[in-house]
Amino acid sequence: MSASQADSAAPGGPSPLPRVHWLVAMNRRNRTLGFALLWLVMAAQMRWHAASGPLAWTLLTLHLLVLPQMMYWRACRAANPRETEVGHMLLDALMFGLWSGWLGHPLWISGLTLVCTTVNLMAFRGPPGALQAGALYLVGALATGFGLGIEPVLQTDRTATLLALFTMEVYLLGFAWGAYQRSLQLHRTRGQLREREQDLQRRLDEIALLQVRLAEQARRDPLTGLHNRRFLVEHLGARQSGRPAAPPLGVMLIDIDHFKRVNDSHGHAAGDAVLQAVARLLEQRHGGEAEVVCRYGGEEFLLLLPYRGAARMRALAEQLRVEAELLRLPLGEGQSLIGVTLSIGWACGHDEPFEALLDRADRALYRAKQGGRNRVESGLA
Ligand SMILES: Nc1nc2c(ncn2[C@@H]2O[C@H](COP(=O)(O)OP(=O)(O)OP(=O)(O)O)[C@@H](O)[C@H]2O)c(=O)[nH]1
Repeated sequence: MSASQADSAAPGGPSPLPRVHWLVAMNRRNRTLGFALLWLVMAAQMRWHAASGPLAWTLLTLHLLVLPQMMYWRACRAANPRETEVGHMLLDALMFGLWSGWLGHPLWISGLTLVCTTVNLMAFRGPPGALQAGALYLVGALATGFGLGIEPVLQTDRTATLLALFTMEVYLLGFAWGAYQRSLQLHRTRGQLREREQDLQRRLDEIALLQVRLAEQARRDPLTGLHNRRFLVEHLGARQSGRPAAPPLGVMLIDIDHFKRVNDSHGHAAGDAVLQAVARLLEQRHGGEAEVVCRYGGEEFLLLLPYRGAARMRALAEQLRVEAELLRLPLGEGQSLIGVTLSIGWACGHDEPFEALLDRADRALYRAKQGGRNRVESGLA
């Protein structure tokens, strides 16, 4: 179990393990391998260094082999692992500056450590990061140089040089590998995002279509498929909007005669079939663009027609009445046929609001019923 996993284990039961920040994981890998190689590079150089005693060897080992693990442990627990790691990288720069100065600035070792630390910071903080790392490196290098009075030797041991070159190659390959992995991951993530976006768009389109269908359904009578009263109200509102006067209009109210008897004698299903047949007839005759056929109540229908004059309105109503009278609806296999009659009241006008026309048509319908049914009556103004 890693340090971070151990840290996350809640008392009394398992809890989801927090993921180690990718930068922390990458730095641990790079430091563990890179610093081990650097230990070899430094050790090769220190063999000839006059001041190399047990303390120097211990410090070198602690810095390059132990400190990377402590940094990882600390970064895993940090509230902001990325910033903590950047801090660690800056510390790396200072420490390598100190080592470089203490060793007398051997060129290959100084170059290697300076390049690695500044490139690291450049990748995570841009030019300011690289400048910071370079400055800290310089501070370390000068502090040991001037502080301890160490003369710059500049020469690098041959083995140390070869190891430094090898370390540089390993470091650069590791860095490039990390960048390659990140770009692959980015590519995959972009692909997934594109797919999700397309999926989302598909769902939005479906929802929009569903909304249109629902809105349409809410304006239709489910039994006959005709428009309902809600549609009529909206239609009249849209028709009237922006107009100072009421548009010329014809209104027809149509009621099936003695419909209750159909239900009572033949059953509710037969009643439904009659309603559907009458609706079909009205739709066939008045389903045009400028006309509205609407189920207005139980067995009552309303037609909204363009103004065509009283004579034409009467003729249209009469035609509907006759055609309905001729309808014969089979009740089922081998059973009798039902016939229906309609009572119709109509009204039309130029500057009259719909409500006034409806009222006249309603009174005309009442007269048609009173007059014996199967009749057409006009609601004269
Ligand atoms: N089958 C069926 N019946 C309906 C529906 N809506 C309303 N009704 C019936 O329609 C009948 C209307 O009856 P009434 O208002 O008495 O009218 P009527 O029998 O047609 O008599 P008049 O209009 O005076 O000729 C009632 O029995 C309602 O139950 C429906 O969707 N399906």
